[in-house]
Amino acid sequence: MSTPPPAPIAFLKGHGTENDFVLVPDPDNLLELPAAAVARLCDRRAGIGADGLLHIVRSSAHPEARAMAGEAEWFMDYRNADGSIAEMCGNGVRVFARYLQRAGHIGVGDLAVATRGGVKKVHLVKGTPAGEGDITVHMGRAVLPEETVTVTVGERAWPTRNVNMGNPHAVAFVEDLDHAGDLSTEPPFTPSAVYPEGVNIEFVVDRGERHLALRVHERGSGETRSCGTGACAVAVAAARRDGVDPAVTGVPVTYTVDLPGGRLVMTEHPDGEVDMTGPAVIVAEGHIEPALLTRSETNKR
Ligand SMILES: N[C@@H](CCC[C@H](N)C(=O)O)C(=O)O
Repeated sequence: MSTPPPAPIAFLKGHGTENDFVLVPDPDNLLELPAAAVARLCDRRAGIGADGLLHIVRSSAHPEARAMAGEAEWFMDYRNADGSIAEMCGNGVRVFARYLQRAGHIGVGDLAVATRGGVKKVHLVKGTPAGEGDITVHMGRAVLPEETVTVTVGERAWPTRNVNMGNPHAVAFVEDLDHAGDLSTEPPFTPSAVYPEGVNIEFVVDRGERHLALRVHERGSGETRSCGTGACAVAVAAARRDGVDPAVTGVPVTYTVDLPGGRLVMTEHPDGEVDMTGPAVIVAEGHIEPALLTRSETNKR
């Protein structure tokens, strides 16, 4: 009797301001998802294609999230397109919540999601399960480390303001977004020892009062069309630059940030909490051939 072939694995595809993700629901954490398998799934030619992968697991079933299970039923096990692990993904959390709503695990209202960057509270307004209605994520407090780095593109160099939103960001205010050049590879930064594991780098211009635009190189994914934690980092950096740090003024401040893939709105409160609001859409669902997760051979020459 021959062994039946392994069952296909369900996936969905979604995006938040065109930061796109493969979603893999695996409530009991039964799937093996090594970095190479994630990179194959995120490959835009040989796989499904995405900036990152959202492995959707019950917190109680994942060793990195078990301690948060009392607070948050679901864990966002986030991976970058190259298979590396990241602590947080702002656009990913909204898409993750949209999936839970679509799958009937939650309704409208508030939800807590466990991430490697801590538990994030998410607020869903009434909308369609596929994607209407913005989602607000309480992203927590930014940490602003003392050290800065200098980012270089060609002849130009900018000192950055470093902001940690659970994951690391280096924010450079520039005159023109074209000055960021080709962001498919990480622009060099010094001293490199500040970020031995790499950093997300945002290039930012002003568009008006409390209105910014950015391009981003994401650690582990290259240039993406949006980065939620990046937009939060940029809003926090701009509030210090503009002298409207809410911890000092006692007044919340809101920045609108335009990204190549859409718009996000961030409010920082006097207690340091940052809220991010934006869309989240599910666009497709299907099945992964199990061989894609285990295949090791390549016919590339
Ligand atoms: N696109 C994300 C950030 C994903 C993680 C990042 N590349 C990292 O390695 O820290 C977002 O929307 O925040």
